Amino acid sequence: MHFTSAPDTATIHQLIARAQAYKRDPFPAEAPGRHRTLINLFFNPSLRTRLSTEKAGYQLGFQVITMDMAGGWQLEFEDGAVMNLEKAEHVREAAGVLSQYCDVLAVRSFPGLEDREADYEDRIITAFKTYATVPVVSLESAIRHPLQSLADCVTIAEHALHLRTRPKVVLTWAPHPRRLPQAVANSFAEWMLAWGEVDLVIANPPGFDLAERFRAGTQVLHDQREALRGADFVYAKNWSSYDDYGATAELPDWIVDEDKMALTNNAYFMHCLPVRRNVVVSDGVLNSDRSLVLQQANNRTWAAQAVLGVL
Ligand SMILES: NCCC[C@H](NC(=O)CCC(=O)O)C(=O)O
Ligand SMILES: NC(=O)OP(=O)(O)O
Repeated sequence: MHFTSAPDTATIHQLIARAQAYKRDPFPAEAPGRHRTLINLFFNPSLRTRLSTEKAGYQLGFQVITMDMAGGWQLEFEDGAVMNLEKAEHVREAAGVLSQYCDVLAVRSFPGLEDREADYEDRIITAFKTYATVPVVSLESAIRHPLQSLADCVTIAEHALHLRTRPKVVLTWAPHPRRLPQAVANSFAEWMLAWGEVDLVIANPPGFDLAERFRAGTQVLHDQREALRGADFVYAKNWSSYDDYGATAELPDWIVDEDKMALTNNAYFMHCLPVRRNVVVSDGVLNSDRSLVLQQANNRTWAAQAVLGVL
């Protein structure tokens, strides 16, 4: 059993309930990780995912080993490759070896944002699932970030209790100086839809629609102000274009600021972090008591425990 997308291990309601139980009681008496090893592999930087997953592993009783793959051999992922260039080791051997050292293998690997087909086949996480003989957990793959989305569901559940109607959640594109993956936005849309407890609206500029498979069933608006009207939760995130793959655009007007938040139903503000202040979101919004960014990061630990505890 792997955990790489929304419905992999249990229903979202079950996962949220388990995360909330760990939040109340982080150290289960039965310690599901006892005498087991968790290896975390990072092909890209991380602060939250690395530390919350390590913490979750320790609290469940796992031995935790984290490896920054910048310190390992460069891996080849293509089958049949003639490996006479810089890549020293094939994922077949690497995954096979790692499976003998651990009971759960967690992997972070961002997309290259050059070859859409390769990225959307999610080749790296798929190769680990194919060649590892232990459960594989996504710590953000080319196209999804499921532990983030689970933590986001927990955060919304915790703050939606007072609402009398289904919460309106707006996922809005926001400006950024770099080309970023679509993974966080894809996953967020996927989980909100699968969870079924909120009305999701996606706001993005023309040319930045998410892939059909992730936005299907969701209202997409190209007018940010119209989308934000009456929102209960505003989730900001930049992503590069799917249609003109990996392209970005300079649209500073898409920043989430106090003026935009005034259009909402006194909405909470959410972002997965790290966030560029006064580019993605204004200081005023991020510093306000409606900002949930630290609660989201906190919930990463309980989300990771909910998943690791049953693998
Ligand atoms: N893990 C959460 C987000 C990770 C990544 N963000 C970034 O790379 C931001 C880097 C910067 O701001 O330079 C993303 O968008 O998928
Ligand atoms: N939100 C998140 O995944 O943060 P890191 O990239 O720091 O792990």
